[in-house]
Amino acid sequence: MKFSEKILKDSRVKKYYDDYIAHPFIKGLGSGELDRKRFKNYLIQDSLYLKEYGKVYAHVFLLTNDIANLQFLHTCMGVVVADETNMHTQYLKDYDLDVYKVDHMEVKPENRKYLDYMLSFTKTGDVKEIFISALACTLTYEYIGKTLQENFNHNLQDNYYAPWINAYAGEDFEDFSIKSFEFVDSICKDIDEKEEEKLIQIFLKACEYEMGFWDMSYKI
Ligand SMILES: Cc1ncc(C[n+]2csc(CCO)c2C)c(N)n1
Repeated sequence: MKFSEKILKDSRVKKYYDDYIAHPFIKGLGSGELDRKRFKNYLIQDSLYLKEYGKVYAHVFLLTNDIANLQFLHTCMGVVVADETNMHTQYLKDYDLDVYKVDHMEVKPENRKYLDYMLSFTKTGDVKEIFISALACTLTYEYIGKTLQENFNHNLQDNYYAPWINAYAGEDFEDFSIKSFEFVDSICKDIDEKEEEKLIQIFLKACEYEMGFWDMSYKI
């Protein structure tokens, strides 16, 4: 079995996925009833998050030598600083904000800790560790987007959060997730069980930080 399949089949990972769908912030995105103040809080913290998150991919870029993977990592950085950031820019307008105004705002501790966790692996210089620490971000959002689209499809047209949901549930994002998996399988093809478990632990820790991010966003 490919390592990427092992990650998705892991019962500890599935538990996190179930817990995200039950989270009040995520339920509120699906129903459209999430308080806009909480969403604004999320948008600000997430815009700050994206700036640093992009640097995690940049580190992997620096450590990569073959052209196919360099092209993929270039795409990764583009997805963060262009696609994701543009979606935030659209929503930020509703709060009379833009990414430049947000740039100097305070990064909350839960956000900072998650970023520092991912960035800590850039110091070890192990491409597998760095990339796996960033992978929960992509995979959990794909799962959340798709599940919300399935569960709330009947009334998404009137939902303020539909652009958010549709972005992560869409084909472009699915394609990006598949490419992320292919990259993981290419860098992890020769690892033993011990290393697999070490990397799954990193993935799980990032899942925990993702949960912390939802809690932080909900709590204002
Ligand atoms: C806290 C937090 N976690 C995950 C994402 C989702 N996300 C950020 S960049 C990117 C694309 C490349 O991985 C995705 C899916 C987010 N916005 N904020």
